[in-house]
Amino acid sequence: MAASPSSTLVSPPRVDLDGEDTSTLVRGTPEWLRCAGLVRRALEANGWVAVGCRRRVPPELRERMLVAMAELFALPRETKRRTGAADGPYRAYMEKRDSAACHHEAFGVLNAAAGGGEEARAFVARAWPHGNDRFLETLTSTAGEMARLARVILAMVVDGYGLSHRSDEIVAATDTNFRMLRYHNDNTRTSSSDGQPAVGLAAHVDGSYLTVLFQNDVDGFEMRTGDGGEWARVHSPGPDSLLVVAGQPLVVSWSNGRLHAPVHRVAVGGREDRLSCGVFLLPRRNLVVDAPPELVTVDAPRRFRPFEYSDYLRFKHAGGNGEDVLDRFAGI
Ligand SMILES: O=C(O)CCC(=O)C(=O)O
Ligand SMILES: [Fe+2]
Repeated sequence: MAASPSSTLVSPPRVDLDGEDTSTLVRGTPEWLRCAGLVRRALEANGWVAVGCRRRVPPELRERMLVAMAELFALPRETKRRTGAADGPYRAYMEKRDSAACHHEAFGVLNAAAGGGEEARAFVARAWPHGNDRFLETLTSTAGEMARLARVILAMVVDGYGLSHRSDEIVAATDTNFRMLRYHNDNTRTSSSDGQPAVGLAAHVDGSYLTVLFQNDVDGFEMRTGDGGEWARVHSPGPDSLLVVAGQPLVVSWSNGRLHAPVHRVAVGGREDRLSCGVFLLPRRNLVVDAPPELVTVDAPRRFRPFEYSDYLRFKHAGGNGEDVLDRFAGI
């Protein structure tokens, strides 16, 4: 039987990070620790969670970012290609077709909002040589707020394992890649003529510590569930929440295999493009990714050998998008 687009709908568990209690995001308060526990448990169970963060990333800012992205993707192809800096995958512009029916394009800006937004400014200057202040402001605000949030969530995970004394050092040794994606279904159907789902981004696990995402109103994010490898379509967490997905370095280092990095993909049907953007929170390139002694016990022996993050990336980019990449690369 031909594969059909996934009909099962799943919703991520939700943790509200800007509820009534303003101490939610103050390190070490009971509310912080409560949220840290919820985030940790959600990432252990399924590797994903929706976080409510309307105050930090308000719907109005998201809307502006989506409009800005539409403007960026509408630039001529030659211009878009010019936006890529030549030093590695995180700053490249790429176009890719992972199935017959759908292709995607992606831009990456490394540490977009850091140090006064230097990288964002350089990116915008390559895209619009005469400048585009509105785009620049939207990019730095969105990437900056999402990067802050991603670091809050990483600190929560670390604190959630009782390692609060290490979280500042861990969070400081991270970079961010802000990615903007557009998926275009060339057939405007959910599946192509051979019955295969219109996969715009093939099944993969993330190589970040964690990824924080939002999208326009075109759904398409799918999670692989169960042992049989069935796909389930993720119900968009809505304008007040961002989707957080755990990646493999987090599984290794800050949980010693307790967390789960889920396999996911994007499949898009219909006429309208899917736009999404996200912050990929990355260990610094030369960081040694390893489980701390506190998480290695007789009952939970070390699961992975230590490795330099850049070596893992090289291995992954050479063809290891599947779930087994980590075990093949560093499993004990
Ligand atoms: O477009 C999306 O919503 C997901 C993108 C994604 O999974 C990725 O870039 O790793
Ligand atoms: Fe992903």
